[in-house]
Amino acid sequence: FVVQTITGLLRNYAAARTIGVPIRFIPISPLNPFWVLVDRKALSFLRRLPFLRNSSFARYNWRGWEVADRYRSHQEIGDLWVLVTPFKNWIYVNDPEALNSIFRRGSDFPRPVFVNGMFHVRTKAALKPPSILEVFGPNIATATGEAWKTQRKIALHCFNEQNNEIVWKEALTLARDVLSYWTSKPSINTAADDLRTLSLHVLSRAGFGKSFKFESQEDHQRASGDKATASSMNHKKALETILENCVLILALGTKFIANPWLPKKLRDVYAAYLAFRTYMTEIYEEEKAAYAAGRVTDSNLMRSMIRASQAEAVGMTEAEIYGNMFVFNFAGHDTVAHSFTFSIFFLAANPAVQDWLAEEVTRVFGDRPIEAWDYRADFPRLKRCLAVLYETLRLYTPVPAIKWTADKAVPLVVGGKTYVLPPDCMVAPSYGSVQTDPRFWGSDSLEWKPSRFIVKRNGGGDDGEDFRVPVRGAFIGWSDGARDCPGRKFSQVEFVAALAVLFRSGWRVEPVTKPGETIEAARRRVLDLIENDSGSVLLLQMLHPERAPLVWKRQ
Ligand code: HEM
Repeated sequence: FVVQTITGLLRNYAAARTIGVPIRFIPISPLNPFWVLVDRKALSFLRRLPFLRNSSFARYNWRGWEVADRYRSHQEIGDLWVLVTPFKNWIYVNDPEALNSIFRRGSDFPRPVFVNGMFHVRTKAALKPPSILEVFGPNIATATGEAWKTQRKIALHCFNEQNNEIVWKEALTLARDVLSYWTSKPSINTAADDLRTLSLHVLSRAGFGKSFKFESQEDHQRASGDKATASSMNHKKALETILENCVLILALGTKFIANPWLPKKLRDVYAAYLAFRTYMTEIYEEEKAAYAAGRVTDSNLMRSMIRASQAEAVGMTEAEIYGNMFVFNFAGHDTVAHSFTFSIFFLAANPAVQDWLAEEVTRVFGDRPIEAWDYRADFPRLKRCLAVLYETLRLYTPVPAIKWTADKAVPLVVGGKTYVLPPDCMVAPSYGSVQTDPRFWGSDSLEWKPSRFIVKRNGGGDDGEDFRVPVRGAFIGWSDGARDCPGRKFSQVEFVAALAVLFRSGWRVEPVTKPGETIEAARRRVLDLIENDSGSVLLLQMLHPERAPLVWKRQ
């Protein structure tokens, strides 16, 4: 291990030097799965040693340092620098034009598909993704080359306006139920779980055409005592179980969880896997028959994907359709839920922003009942609601968009100078930095301030306000270019619809104060919780939102 580390560092240092930019070293690869498990704890101890306190090891050798560091390293070192590690070189870029170029040049900077969330697997042939992400079949997130192109084309066709309309309607209904549950309680410490349920149920409706009524955590726990088998489990429970246990399935693989001697929880997950696969097969056969008979069906993602695959000369295979449905659910579940949780806590700490938001919701909907809210007419007018999502993603992007130089050296212009990046380097656009750099966001760049995304207009429009589109490359919350997030609009519609419902009828959210604590101090405590108790699990998230219970009060 030691020999491998030293030779790796020397090899990578030699490559890094050819770029001609500042270099920092860390002795343990950020892709080392064992280190990932202990890094924070180990470093909190090691930082006490005087000779390590100010070292690159203490500063950069833990998962999530980018978020804590924000733009500071770039300010100190420059817009381009290299972190040499024993496995790969990580090139950090903080120049919007250069970032834009990286995202546009998909073949020069492909996605390193061998990195998947926290399951960083080092494969011999680096290009081959770990098959565990393909639990239900090959998919857009792990595919490369022609296979990816075909899947991507069909996927984009499915994330269409008809589907967004479904997302809108479902999010409105679910958010109304969530609000009525939250406002029936003297305080809630389940906001994150409830928002996860909301996101999961929207996916179920827009993905598969199945609506579920919102269930609080109490209802959920009551229901989960029942014994599950593949034949007794309905698709609702199966989908819930799978999405809630994605990480477990990815980590252990379906072959392993098929073992009958495993604990009940794992047997239930396997039963869910079987039930869900059977369910997808049924829809597949049904939709194929509907297509052949010329019958029009619902525009949910699964049905659209089957239809598009039938219509295209080169469509997706059955396995690819199942694989993609799984990945859409996987990619669209916690991303939205975590962003929503951050937003609700930011709002609880910022009452003025809630008033500002409610003003827009009242202006757009007046007294119209939720049933009359119209996606096509109303969604584009909810710019402040959208600004809340952008502002949250700016500071707390759940997924970093990491690229790679693969097998060739590639030129990159940064600040007017051309650098040649060696092969096999990770190119981390350092989302924590470009999205907070005061040069692009002003001196208050570290503050959560959604109004920065709104620009006043002279005349025109119903409200004299426009959404301020960020400088290209300075905001990469949904990534950009060929391999950006196909669920961008889906997530925007879901978030905006739900947020509008929460603030439509005079309700405001605030932290529950502790004995002797003022409300101002409680708000500061919430901001502190966001800043100091967030971290990367699979995605970047608030680690213990339940530690700050919230209360909804009518104004
Ligand atoms: C706030 C919510 C969301 C955020 C911040 C987000 C962010 C991202 C980012 C940054 C990527 C690129 C990752 C990379 O380059 O490695 C990505 C890819 C992807 N996202 Fe999202 N996403 C969100 C919601 C969704 C939703 C709702 C869906 C589907 C329903 C979805 C489906 C996907 C898929 C399938 C990919 C892979 C695309 C490809 O490889 O071509 N995302 N997302």
